[in-house]
Amino acid sequence: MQVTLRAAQVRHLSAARGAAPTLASLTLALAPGEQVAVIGPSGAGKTTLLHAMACALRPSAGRVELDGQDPWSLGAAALRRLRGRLFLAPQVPPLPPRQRVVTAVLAGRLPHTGLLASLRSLVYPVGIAQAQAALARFDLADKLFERVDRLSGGERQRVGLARALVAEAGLLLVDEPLSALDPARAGLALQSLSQAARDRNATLVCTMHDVPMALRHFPRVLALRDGALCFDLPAAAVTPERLMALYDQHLDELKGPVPEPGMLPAPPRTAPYCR
Ligand SMILES: Nc1ncnc2c1ncn2[C@@H]1O[C@H](COP(=O)(O)OP(=O)(O)OP(=O)(O)O)[C@@H](O)[C@H]1O
Repeated sequence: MQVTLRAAQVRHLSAARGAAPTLASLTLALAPGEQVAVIGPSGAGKTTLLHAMACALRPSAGRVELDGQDPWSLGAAALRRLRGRLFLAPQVPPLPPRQRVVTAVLAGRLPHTGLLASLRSLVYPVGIAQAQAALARFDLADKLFERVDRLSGGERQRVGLARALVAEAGLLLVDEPLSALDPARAGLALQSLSQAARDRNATLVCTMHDVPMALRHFPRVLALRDGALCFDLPAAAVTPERLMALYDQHLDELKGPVPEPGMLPAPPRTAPYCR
């Protein structure tokens, strides 16, 4: 799916009156099948950007377009169909307690399933082999019939990611997929997501706190700070200097080796910080 932002500005409904917009006039374009990491310090607007792309937050100015369509100009049924073509994986997957893993994974297909078939699948899951294959990609095949409330945090997170693999979506929006995973599982999870997206030519956008991992696994990196796009570069062009400027007062959030601050010019205090 093609994703285009044209000077898109997003304000949260519950934001304080007069507060600056969370996303300030973002312009960018993602081609179908592109794989992109979104990095930036905490509070930069990464999750908000995913929600805007997922048609969960309406821009207060500018436009977000999916495959050339402005979702907010569509009628309710067309908007529902468009939302059914994308998959948003939140940081903490909403898994009802007592639900079986197989049911939780197959819930990823619900937007493409009729109401009756959806209800029936709660009792008689259809597509068990597909769920098992998706779980195997996250080293969880043995948990197929386990209850989700008996899983560890990392296992629950991987169940949420396995959902993305069964969703028939052309746009996968994944919010910080690695927060509860150890390094080996994190690498496996990104490879699986990336391969699944490639297999169906889906566009993949992941917010990432682990910057070295983002640079290793994604060809293109969007960097946000204070709701603005600091840079949009091929991973190979992201230098330690750019990362230092991006994270500036938040260097503790930047994992991996960082150059000595004294070796680099101090970044300017006013926007644009990072260009
Ligand atoms: N529901 C909301 N209502 C009002 N303000 C919000 C809401 N959600 C987020 N914000 C604000 O928007 C800004 C960006 O939040 P967002 O969650 O997009 O950042 P982030 O880069 O994903 O952060 P993190 O890395 O900590 O997850 C923050 O200042 C936050 O306080």
